[in-house]
Amino acid sequence: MATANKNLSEYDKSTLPDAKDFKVGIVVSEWNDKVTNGLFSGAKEALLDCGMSEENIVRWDVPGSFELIFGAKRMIEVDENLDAVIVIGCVIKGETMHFDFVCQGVTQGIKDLNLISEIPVIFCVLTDNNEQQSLDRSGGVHGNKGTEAAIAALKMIELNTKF
Ligand SMILES: Nc1c(NC[C@H](O)[C@H](O)[C@H](O)CO)[nH]c(=O)[nH]c1=O
Ligand SMILES: CC(=O)[C@@H](O)COP(=O)(O)O
Repeated sequence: MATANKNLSEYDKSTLPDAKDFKVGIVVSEWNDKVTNGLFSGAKEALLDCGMSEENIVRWDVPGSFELIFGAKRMIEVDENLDAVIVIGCVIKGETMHFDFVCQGVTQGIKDLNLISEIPVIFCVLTDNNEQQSLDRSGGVHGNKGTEAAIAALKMIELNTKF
């Protein structure tokens, strides 16, 4: 199902755990910061709506999406009380192949982090053809992928604490 057929901001609180005792780190890329700050707002609002306390939402900023990998790895190393990390970025296609390599690099890097980490690392990185697509997915017509990422984080924390 494409995003066009699913609003990214929709969720059913009754299906989610109470987040009052959870702690989540959010690493935010500064590239396309109008979009990444919109994604962060969506994620934060959803986490607060599900009961998380504001002091348990830790934000770090990094220069670009490629640095999300090291930022998430380092955040996990320095804060053993985190239950999940969300990485937020926005990669928009330009004139060259750099878009392809950044997207692939970040995707593979976050995938690798999930293989070695004890907590889930949620992939909230837009990889769009133009800025309008990014605006549409960070609080626009298609909702907010940051909200979707927060919900995914809560569901994965619940799964991870079952075993
Ligand atoms: N073009 C975009 C970038 N490029 C920068 C890289 O992410 C990285 O910071 C640089 O290569 C230094 O390592 N980053 C984005 O997040 N979005 C873009 O559209
Ligand atoms: C994803 C990028 O790095 C890209 O936006 C940079 O633009 P360009 O390919 O025109 O250098």
